[in-house]
Amino acid sequence: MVSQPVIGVLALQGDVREHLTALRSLGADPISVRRPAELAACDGLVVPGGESTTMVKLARIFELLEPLREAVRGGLPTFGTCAGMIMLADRIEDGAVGQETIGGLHITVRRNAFGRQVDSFEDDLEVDGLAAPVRAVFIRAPWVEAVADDVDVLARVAVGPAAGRIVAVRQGPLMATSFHPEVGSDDRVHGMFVDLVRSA
Ligand SMILES: NC(=O)CC[C@H](N)C(=O)O
Repeated sequence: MVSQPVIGVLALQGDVREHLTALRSLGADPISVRRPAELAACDGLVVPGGESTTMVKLARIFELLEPLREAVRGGLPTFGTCAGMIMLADRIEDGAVGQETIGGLHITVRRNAFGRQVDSFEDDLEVDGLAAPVRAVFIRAPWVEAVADDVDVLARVAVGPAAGRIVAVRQGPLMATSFHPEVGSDDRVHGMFVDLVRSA
């Protein structure tokens, strides 16, 4: 067990700094990842929110896409939030034409699933493993359309037209949320991931 694990945040695009701050406050040693050598130094990785189509293009340009795929396949604990959830998904509905992902998480995500009417919203979510609900912030978020048998559902939307939709999952060392746990001061979801990295 590594007590101060090195946790990378993929820093090609998106809200990197908020994740670095949350991870640091939980006692991890966070680093920005833009190169394969930085990725290789990580005990765990966060793929942040942002724009998945841009992020995957930049990952190719920075020659990180294949190393990321190998790392995830090789069991690197990885946590994707929002666009990061899309990046980890094996399949995308409503993706851009030919949109690639890192993959590894046996789910189908629907991109921009909540639609224009509710581009962004907040919900108090019961998350499996946490005692009290999480105030979850959704920003042009995906939801999980389908999961394989080896994927645990950690949270579903509680109310409104999307009630019942899956918005947090775990599969072995992989975790993903549709929402942005790095927004605000509640670091319990990051805490779940840091625990996962520590126990890996
Ligand atoms: N906040 C986000 O990460 C939005 C994700 C974005 N809609 C995408 O498709 O990548």
